[in-house]
Amino acid sequence: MIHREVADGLERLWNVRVNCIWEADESSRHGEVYIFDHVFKQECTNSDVYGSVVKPLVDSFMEGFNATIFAYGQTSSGKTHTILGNKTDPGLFQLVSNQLFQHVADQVDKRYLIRCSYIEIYNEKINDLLDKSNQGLTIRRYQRKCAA
Ligand SMILES: Nc1ncnc2c1ncn2[C@@H]1O[C@H](COP(=O)(O)OP(=O)(O)OP(=O)(O)O)[C@@H](O)[C@H]1O
Repeated sequence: MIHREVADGLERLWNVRVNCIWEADESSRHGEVYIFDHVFKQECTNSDVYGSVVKPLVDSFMEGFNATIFAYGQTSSGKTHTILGNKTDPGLFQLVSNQLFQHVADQVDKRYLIRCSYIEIYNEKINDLLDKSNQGLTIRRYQRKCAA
């Protein structure tokens, strides 16, 4: 399936496969194929992103490995959408929290201490967002549920 991109009035058509993209228009593509770990088509949801690349990371995190998930990209590229999401398409923040706290709830013979911080680097400034967003409230609600 070919995907359409319009930027600065220019239309570009892209072929998208599991881990690569290349321009459909032979005359403008100069043979480049861009290869990534994974490429998500525009109809993919945050849940698709989570299932393919994030859930396995959280699984290994729960086994003691370090893991990092971060969104990086130009303005309006979808970082906030991917990390925070919305009611109909919850973001990675919500999906990872669900998995993390479900794991804790399933381990009846173990005690966990979970500390959470939530920062954004924007225009080279670090913003602590935990107390300023609904997502922070979500985390605190989970903490209360687990403590009960
Ligand atoms: N995968 C997606 N599906 C549907 N809408 C999306 C998707 N990604 C981004 N959008 C929409 O595109 C717009 C810009 O996305 P978003 O605010 O997430 O970008 P951003 O990278 O966080 O931008 P900024 O750096 O300016 O904060 C928003 O209206 C968002 O809802």
